[in-house]
Amino acid sequence: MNDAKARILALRDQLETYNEQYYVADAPTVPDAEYDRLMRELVALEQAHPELFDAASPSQKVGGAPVSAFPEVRHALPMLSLDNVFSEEELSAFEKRLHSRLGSDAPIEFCCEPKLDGLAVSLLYEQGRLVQAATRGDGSTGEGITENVRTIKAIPLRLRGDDWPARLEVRGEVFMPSAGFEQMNETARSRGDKVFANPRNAAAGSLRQLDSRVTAKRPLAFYCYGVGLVDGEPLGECHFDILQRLKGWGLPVSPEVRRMAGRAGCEQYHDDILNRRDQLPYEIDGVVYKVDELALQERLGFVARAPRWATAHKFPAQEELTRLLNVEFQVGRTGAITPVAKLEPVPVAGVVVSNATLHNADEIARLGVMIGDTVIVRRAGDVIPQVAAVVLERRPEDARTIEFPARCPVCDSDIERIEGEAVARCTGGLFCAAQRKEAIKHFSSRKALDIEGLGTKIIDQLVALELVKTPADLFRLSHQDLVGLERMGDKSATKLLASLDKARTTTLARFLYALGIREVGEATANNLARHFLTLEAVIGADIEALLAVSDVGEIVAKHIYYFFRQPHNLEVVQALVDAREQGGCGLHWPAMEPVAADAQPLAGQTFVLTGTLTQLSRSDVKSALQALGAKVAGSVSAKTSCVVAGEAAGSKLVKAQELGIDIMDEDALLALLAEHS
Ligand SMILES: NC(=O)c1ccc[n+]([C@@H]2O[C@H](COP(=O)([O-])OP(=O)(O)OC[C@H]3O[C@@H](n4cnc5c(N)ncnc54)[C@H](O)[C@@H]3O)[C@@H](O)[C@H]2O)c1
Ligand SMILES: [Zn+2]
Repeated sequence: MNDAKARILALRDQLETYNEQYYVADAPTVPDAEYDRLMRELVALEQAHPELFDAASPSQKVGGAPVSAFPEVRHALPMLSLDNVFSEEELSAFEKRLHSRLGSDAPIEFCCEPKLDGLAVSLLYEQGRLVQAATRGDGSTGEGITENVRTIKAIPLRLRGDDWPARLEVRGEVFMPSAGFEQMNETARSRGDKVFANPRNAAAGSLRQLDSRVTAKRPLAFYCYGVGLVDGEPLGECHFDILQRLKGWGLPVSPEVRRMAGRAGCEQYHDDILNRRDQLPYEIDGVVYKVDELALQERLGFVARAPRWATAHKFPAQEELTRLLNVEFQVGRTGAITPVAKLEPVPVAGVVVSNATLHNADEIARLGVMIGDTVIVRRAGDVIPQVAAVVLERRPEDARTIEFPARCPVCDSDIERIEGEAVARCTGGLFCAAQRKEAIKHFSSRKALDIEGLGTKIIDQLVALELVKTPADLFRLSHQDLVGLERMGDKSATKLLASLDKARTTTLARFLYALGIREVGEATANNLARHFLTLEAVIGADIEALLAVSDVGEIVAKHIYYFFRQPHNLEVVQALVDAREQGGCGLHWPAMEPVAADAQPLAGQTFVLTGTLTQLSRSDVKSALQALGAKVAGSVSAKTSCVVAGEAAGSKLVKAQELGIDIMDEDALLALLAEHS
């Protein structure tokens, strides 16, 4: 057997396997670009060796065999594929072939359409009603998926008007718009369910469901791009006009369809759509040019798997194969640790990609990816490139497991991953260089230390010039440091120093809030201060002690606990509160008195707030009740002492009535608060 023959047989075999995975299982293992390369190689070899022709070669066939779970539907006219061109030269050759077959150089009009990336369906309307829907299948026999298609809102069950033929077969593409796809995957990811690799697979997988209730929940859309068998008179003389008639009957047609003249017109259309590719609400893998006049289409005819009168002009692929060289861990501005794939550079959709996100540890586990693997990288729209899948059959022997670090690569603090949360985070918020800017902005914000005159632009400069690395450095700034900054005159520098000085006198609650511990908002900071009275006590508290504070749950307790276990955070806190004579920043606050029992008249009681309060904000009421020793809970139970029902109170009020719990309106609440003030 010679080399060419061996290669042809190997390619046919390989492509057959890929077809099965793609068309039958809706689960391709290689990107389309790889499939297309192999197919082109096969076609070229078969052309060079006509003696090896085989009608059963994948190059001669359409799609894949229909699955027996669905009823068979025979297509009255075969549903074919499309030939494709990848460059201007190939487009020019396509036009030349048309001219020579038609025996004329007269310019040809084309109907230009986006090439939607979904799957082809045939819709049969009888007397204007949808009676049958089928997939393309192998081109001559498809799968009956009528019930599923009925759930797609874009597809009319009845046609508008009355001038439609008694029997009309419409063809078009079912696809999943990008937003719906991203959202569906996001939900699946958060539940640990299966994630689809791309919108095409998602559309195919959703449509070929045995239970149409599943299909109904999927965000599928549809555009039609042609007709099959039609009773009676043809619907028009040109393809473009036929699409307009379909539109008139309520069938969706892409608003991007245009009639253009000659190759130049096609190129113009191609460039325009390619420029806008990322802004379109759905994915396309190219554009399609169809000879517009039906009489010319008929003269041109078909080859085995595609019409001669149309071609797809493919766009640069959005998925490519490359190798995962390494994984680095990036620390975001709020401490989130993101694994970033370092890839062998590869062009994807027109841009060389060498980094891609791996999201988080769950995603790495879901992909089962290892360093050294061949992976499919996907770059679509404005979304950052992602590793979509691993080509397991190409895993090298020396592939390495990806180790998630235990310490922050930037500041060496512990990495914390709270149960039930996908994201791992650096706990060195006060010190970590990656989180510096955010930490300082939060520290100086109004509800924290309220440092007037320290705006975002100034913080950016202070951080960039490394004048400030932690909040403690703010208090070490000199007049000279400040006047060197952009937009900072002598006067504003003096003012800023004065407001820094003023900020030295604060409260324990504000100070705790200013530290920027995850999920410790104003209310929690208040509760911590009131409960522990001193900073030392908060720092020393273990998880159990923290859980005793009102409104502090397991997760918040852990965030606080880990925060104060990081030596670097503690260094900064210490520097902030050390006396100035000892080189510290000298932050201080009035000592807190333990609240006497009689100052807590509501101790031991649990309140629930429901409905709209008109005179006080919910958070003010909450703080006021807490100050009197009450707990404020989110739901009504037998343990609830009293429900405060504002306007339009709903189910919580009903429940309180059922349980016979005391109910108080807003006026009564105000009276209660006034009594104890
Ligand atoms: N990754 C894999 O393993 C794998 C396997 C098989 C096929 N594939 C991909 O599928 C392609 C071949 O599939 P194909 O035979 O469906 O051909 P195709 O997708 O290249 O073109 C034909 C199809 O385009 C669609 N289409 C979208 N817009 C259209 C429009 N305006 N007018 C007409 N048709 C339109 C129709 O569904 C039609 O059936 C390959 O090029 C490859 O990219 C990939
Ligand atoms: Zn860090």
